[in-house]
Amino acid sequence: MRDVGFGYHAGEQLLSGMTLDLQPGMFHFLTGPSGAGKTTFLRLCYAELLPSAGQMTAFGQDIHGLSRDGIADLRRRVGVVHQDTQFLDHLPVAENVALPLSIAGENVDMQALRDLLGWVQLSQHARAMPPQLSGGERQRAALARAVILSPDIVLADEPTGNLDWDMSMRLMQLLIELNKSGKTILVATHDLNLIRATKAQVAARVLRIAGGTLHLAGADL
Ligand SMILES: Nc1ncnc2c1ncn2[C@@H]1O[C@H](COP(=O)(O)OP(=O)(O)OP(=O)(O)O)[C@@H](O)[C@H]1O
Repeated sequence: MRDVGFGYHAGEQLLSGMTLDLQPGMFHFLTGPSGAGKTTFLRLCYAELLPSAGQMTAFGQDIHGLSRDGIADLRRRVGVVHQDTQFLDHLPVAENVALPLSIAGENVDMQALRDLLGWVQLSQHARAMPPQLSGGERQRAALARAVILSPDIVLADEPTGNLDWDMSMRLMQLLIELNKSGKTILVATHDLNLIRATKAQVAARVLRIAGGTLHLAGADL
């Protein structure tokens, strides 16, 4: 993005002058005070919102010039773990996780789905309904759903928000594994301890939104 700005209301800029290249294969954190615009920034990254100023390209293409198919393709390449995990409560966990495949009109490879549920340690809960899951299990199911289409980039919005430390680190471990397998990761969090603990294991770039714009945070975090 080059000099990108965005406002929810005409004439008002919530974010402005944001310039960033998300580095392929890199682990990124996005931090900043509550209400600073972290979720808004992530929504810009998967083209749920379009910038009101500046230039934004994704996978070499200008976001503004993308057709509906182009936007669909972009969203396929970007897996998102939303702040509110948003499951369909009447469908079992396995079907919720597989939903992006069904929406994309693709067949579900049952073995691959089992493997994915095993990876997030939810094999025992495949037939459970989402309301029966703990907070940590919900976040791991949301992560499985975010990666089922094998995206290049994974965005996670406060994925450890309601989790205790052990559960938070367990989730971060999965994100670190994804990063080591080559995926670009961007995690929004206000938890500086989580950032420090992760940086002890993987090289990570820390971005900060404050004062309505994006900064590269100091190396001392
Ligand atoms: N759909 C919307 N319409 C209008 N204003 C909005 C909308 N969504 C968010 N905002 C406002 O934009 C600002 C930034 O919100 P955002 O959710 O991006 O912040 P955040 O940094 O993710 O906050 P938190 O850490 O509390 O989740 C807030 O003042 C919020 O009230």
